[in-house]
Amino acid sequence: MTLAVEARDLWKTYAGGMHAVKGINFRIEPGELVVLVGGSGCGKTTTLRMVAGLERISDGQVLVGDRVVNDVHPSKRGVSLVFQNFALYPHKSAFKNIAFPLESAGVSRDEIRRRVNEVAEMLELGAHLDKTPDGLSGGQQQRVSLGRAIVRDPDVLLLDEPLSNLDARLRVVMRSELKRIQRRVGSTAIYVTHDQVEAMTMGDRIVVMDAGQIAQMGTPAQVYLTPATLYVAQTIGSPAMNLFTGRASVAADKLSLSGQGWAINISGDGARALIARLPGADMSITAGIRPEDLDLGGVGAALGMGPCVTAEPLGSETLYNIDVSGVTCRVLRRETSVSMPEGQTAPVHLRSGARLHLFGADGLRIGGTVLRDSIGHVGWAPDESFV
Ligand SMILES: Nc1ncnc2c1ncn2[C@@H]1O[C@H](COP(=O)(O)OP(=O)(O)OP(=O)(O)O)[C@@H](O)[C@H]1O
Repeated sequence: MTLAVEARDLWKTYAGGMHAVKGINFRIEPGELVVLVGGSGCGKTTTLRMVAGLERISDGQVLVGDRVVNDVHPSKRGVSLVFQNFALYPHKSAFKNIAFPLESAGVSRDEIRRRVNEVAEMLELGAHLDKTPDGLSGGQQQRVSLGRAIVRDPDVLLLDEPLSNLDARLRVVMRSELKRIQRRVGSTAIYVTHDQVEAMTMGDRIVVMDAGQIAQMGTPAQVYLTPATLYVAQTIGSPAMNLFTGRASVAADKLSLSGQGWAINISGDGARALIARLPGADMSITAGIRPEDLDLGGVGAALGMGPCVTAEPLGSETLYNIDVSGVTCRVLRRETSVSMPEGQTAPVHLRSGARLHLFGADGLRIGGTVLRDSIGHVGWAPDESFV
């Protein structure tokens, strides 16, 4: 059976009064894979452990299906956990490791054999069932650990940084494999990671946590295109979004944004939509623009200029770091032949289709606008995609 998981005003206060989780609410739909992401210490693991029943809930409720499980023993919640360090029994074979939860539950030998073989086939471990963990590769060990978690058909699969001990290549392979297996098993899954690429690629939805609270919950596209706070803007996306601090001032139906060494003038529908959301005619703001929305030169709106500090070839793209009056501005260009030498002064422009994100002094999103650049004419349209 596939069940929803809910947190209702969930709190965790550790001894000494440290609030690790501060009244969070979420609902994860049956069969959905939701990723909890955020910086170190933001409360991801604590949240997961409260759902698992490994950490006492200080206040609020956890529901699996329509049952409040606060006082239900971990083994009776229908949840299975996969940790980052695999935690396999070193002297047991892969078969015995996967079979362990079934043996503990008193399942018959024939049934154990049938279930383990079924899971091993799904995880492509059939040829390795007799080996002990030291004879298995990292990816195979992780699959055994996953096999142990899914062999009892859990309603809910909880994964705490399950790929962090694997090398870069294997992580990429296991990302899609894990998602495929979760889909096939049909469990509702909560996946904890600090890796935003994992969050973006694996999550049906993402929960971005910040200091024990939920900064934003949404699809990867929603979180990427309309970050709700500065923290989300900085956490999701690689290379990270450029943030320029300065002031916004309104004159008639035009909006001028400017700070040290940079300025953007916004007019048209995009300006009107933003002005309607601004609390005043002159205020401190932060403007955010993703590196792929910027270019060196070009016909789009100019932002500022400065010397190219470093050029980092990333393969199909090059990341340029331009020093705009002391602020490093990241520009991502998809080019192989034309390159900007380090030290040369470069003008930074917004590309056609660039999204400008505006945040208030409180760090909350005010709104966004999209640059529509048709030959010789720069226009701004409201960015209402997900707002
Ligand atoms: N047993 C504990 N006693 C006291 N404080 C704790 C305990 N466990 C965690 N914390 C604190 O609670 C906060 C949240 O910790 P948690 O492990 O949930 O964060 P996290 O987001 O998973 O971080 P990381 O990515 O570093 O694992 C941190 O400040 C941490 O120091």
